Amino acid sequence: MPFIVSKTATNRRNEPIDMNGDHVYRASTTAPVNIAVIKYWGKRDPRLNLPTNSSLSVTLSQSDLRTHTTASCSPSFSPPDTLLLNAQPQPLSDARSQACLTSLRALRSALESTDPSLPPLSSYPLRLSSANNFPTAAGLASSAAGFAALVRAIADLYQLPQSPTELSLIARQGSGSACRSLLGGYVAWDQGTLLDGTDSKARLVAPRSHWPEMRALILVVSAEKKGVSSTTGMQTTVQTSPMFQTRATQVVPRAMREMETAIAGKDFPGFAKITMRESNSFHATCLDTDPPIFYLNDVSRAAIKGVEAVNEKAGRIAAAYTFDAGPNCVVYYLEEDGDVVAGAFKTVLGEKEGWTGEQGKAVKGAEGVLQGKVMETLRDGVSRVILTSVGEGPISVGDHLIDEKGEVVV
Ligand SMILES: Nc1ncnc2c1ncn2[C@@H]1O[C@H](COP(=O)(O)OP(=O)(O)OP(=O)(O)O)[C@@H](O)[C@H]1O
Ligand SMILES: C[C@@](O)(CCOP(=O)(O)OP(=O)(O)O)CC(=O)O
Repeated sequence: MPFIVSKTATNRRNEPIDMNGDHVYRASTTAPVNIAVIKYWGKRDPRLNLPTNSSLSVTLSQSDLRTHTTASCSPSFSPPDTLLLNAQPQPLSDARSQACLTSLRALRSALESTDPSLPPLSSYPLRLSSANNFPTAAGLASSAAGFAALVRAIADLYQLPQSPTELSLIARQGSGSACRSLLGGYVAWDQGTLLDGTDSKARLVAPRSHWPEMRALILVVSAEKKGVSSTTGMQTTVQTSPMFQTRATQVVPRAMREMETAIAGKDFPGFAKITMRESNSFHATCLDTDPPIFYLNDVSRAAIKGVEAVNEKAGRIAAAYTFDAGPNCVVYYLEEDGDVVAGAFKTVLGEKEGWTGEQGKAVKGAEGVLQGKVMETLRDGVSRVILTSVGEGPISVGDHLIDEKGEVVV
């Protein structure tokens, strides 16, 4: 089951409105980050957020990285709808947020028209509050977790019967990669062929339980807001990169097939080879864009060399690197290789934040794997590490960021 239904009294169906009519309805969720191993890069329809290729990601554990969102509504709230992100007002008037809110309201309104005893929540202003426990807009997929949480929390508030896959159609309109964060484990986003985008949605490739040993070590190179946003970058690539067509029509479809086979067979070397090749193909396409887009920097390249050194020392492929639209490196490996992979990085980066939790303490250092320039560049350029693993999809929680009076809890 992808999420647990909250048992809070404010989140039950057919709940009567208070006598004074100012009841505050609330629902809260946490949602995960996902890091793609087959990258989404290119839109065939920017308005509906339809991609030029399918993609596939690993959902990461919410024990380490998560967005927590509370959705509330009340007849006592004044319009317009509002969102606080990390306690700062965040616009909701943009087309993407509006697409999500309009779709969710339409589904609630359809429910209300079939059952007049339901309170007319679709007509009440929404008050949303959200918190990311990691840097926003710094290449750590905050938009994915953020829109997944927003959609899931409002769907719970509205008691919508739609499945996570159906809700992924809505989250996709907020941010493409968000559609994959509606599900846990190993998740594909099928590009679809229909013009209205109704077949462009998330699909479960395998649940977390199929291959729970997958681990991720994130080397946070820069927690700064990035230069070229994914949205702008991918549009420039579609318009100007001569390599782009081949990637979208040949390279990625083959990688998708191979990746699904690797995941089904729990074939880590296969998974790792495709992951690294795919990341390189995506960044090559960025470099092939006019003007070129550079997401990787010297520290990213040192991380690639570091992963190569780990694999050479192991005499097999024990680790895979991948980079999104930024310099941060995500290293995938299996639990059994924790000392071989994370240990090599811990020896060099042991002083950085991120090793003090139970997972970090359990890693034994591996001396001498990373040396010379690679070691120095990583030491200078990595600000912190995050140790995490494959995880579950959104979880409904009873811990609200908005109190029963509609006030934001700080
Ligand atoms: N918790 C949230 N709730 C709603 N919207 C959010 C939330 N977190 C982030 N966002 C939205 O996502 C935007 C950041 O998206 P952006 O793609 O620039 O960065 P990122 O997702 O962190 O990086 P990347 O997509 O490269 O991994 C924020 O400016 C905000 O609009
Ligand atoms: C490199 C990527 O992380 C790009 C993510 O792009 P976004 O989902 O952030 O883009 P928009 O749909 O414009 O919001 C690859 C991926 O996650 O698949």
